[in-house]
Amino acid sequence: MAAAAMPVAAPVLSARASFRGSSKSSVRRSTAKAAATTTRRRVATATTSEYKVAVLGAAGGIGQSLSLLLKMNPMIAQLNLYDIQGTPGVAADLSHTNTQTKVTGYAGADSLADALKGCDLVIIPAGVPRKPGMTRDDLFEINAGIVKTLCEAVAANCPGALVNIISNPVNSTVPIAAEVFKKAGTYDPKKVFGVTTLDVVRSNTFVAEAKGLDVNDVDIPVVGGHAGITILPLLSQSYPATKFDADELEAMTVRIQNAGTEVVEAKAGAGSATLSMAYAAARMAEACLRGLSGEADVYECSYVASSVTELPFFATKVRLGPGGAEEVLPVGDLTEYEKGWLEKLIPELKGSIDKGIAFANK
Ligand SMILES: NC(=O)c1ccc[n+]([C@@H]2O[C@H](COP(=O)([O-])OP(=O)(O)OC[C@H]3O[C@@H](n4cnc5c(N)ncnc54)[C@H](O)[C@@H]3O)[C@@H](O)[C@H]2O)c1
Ligand SMILES: O=C(O)C[C@H](O)C(=O)O
Repeated sequence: MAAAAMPVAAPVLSARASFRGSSKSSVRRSTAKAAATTTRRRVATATTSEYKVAVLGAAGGIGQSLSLLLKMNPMIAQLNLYDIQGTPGVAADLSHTNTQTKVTGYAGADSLADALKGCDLVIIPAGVPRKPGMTRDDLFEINAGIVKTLCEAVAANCPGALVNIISNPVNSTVPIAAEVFKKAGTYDPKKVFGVTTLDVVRSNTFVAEAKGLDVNDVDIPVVGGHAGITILPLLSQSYPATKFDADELEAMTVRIQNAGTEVVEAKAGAGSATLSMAYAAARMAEACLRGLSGEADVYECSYVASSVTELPFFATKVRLGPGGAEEVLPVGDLTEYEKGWLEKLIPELKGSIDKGIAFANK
């Protein structure tokens, strides 16, 4: 008896659809009301695999789950998995999944250049995660050097690639990456992204739960940076419009700011968010590739080079296109409550940015 055909396309496409962030309908609102946008599912438009993507730190907690999700993305023709160890096994395992993406493992510093050559998008989750009691800045000492070295290799081997930086402290590692690329003469501010998508994913989830909304239809812009009080969810710009009394607003804002710590404490020494981060990074990667492919009106919040505030880097919603972050949107109308948080976060974020720049130039 002939074997039944496997229904490959449907599950892959439905998985992809769930990553989708802000779309066309949201952007009309966005133009009308700065960064206030909504999330809408759309039918997948890309049917051909054309992109080459590298994950640096691919054998780690985020790296492995993220690589699985990327292996399911029909836009990715080739997935290169780099780590200091363990990637041949991860690649062999993933290569047995019946999706069209080809996957290759690269282990050890000698293979880094090969892993990067020809890549359109490089995603960096390499580095150590927090343990209970630590701040993200406590990771600086180890992760700053890792990100610097990896970005030097990106500059040498795929200088035109978009770079998605996940390694913490993102508030400092993104400025480090920018300085490395400046020194190499390859810096394009539109191509370096701090991945803050998890803050949006969390905000959408928590607000949908609290207000009994369909989580697929909720969109909360999150601005600032990615650590503690530098994470500023703009609940006044939530879609659909949602009312919070003063206590609810404070509790929701603080929960979103501390959500990473919530996971670190629940994991009790075994690391920080990996699965939700992989999900969020896959969503950001897909948005970057949709932008590269020329799809119109692709938006995500991201920590990028910015002139929205007096700081050189700041997270707001950005429009992704063939050149990367084609447009960095303003924060939009803020309430007095949000203005208060913005005032508090600016000096802290400035300190993290300055620290990253000083490290890269020492
Ligand atoms: N941006 C965010 O929202 C966000 C969310 C969660 C975690 N993170 C950060 O992501 C990073 C990784 O977290 P994780 O849970 O996957 O950690 P992990 O320890 O599970 O994995 C990290 C991986 O990086 C690899 N690595 C270390 N040095 C490397 C180098 N020089 N080159 C290549 N690979 C190297 C390790 O071998 C390991 O496989 C941490 O810094 C964490 O704080 C960021
Ligand atoms: O909290 C962490 O250390 C990891 C990450 O930044 C997160 O927000 O989950």
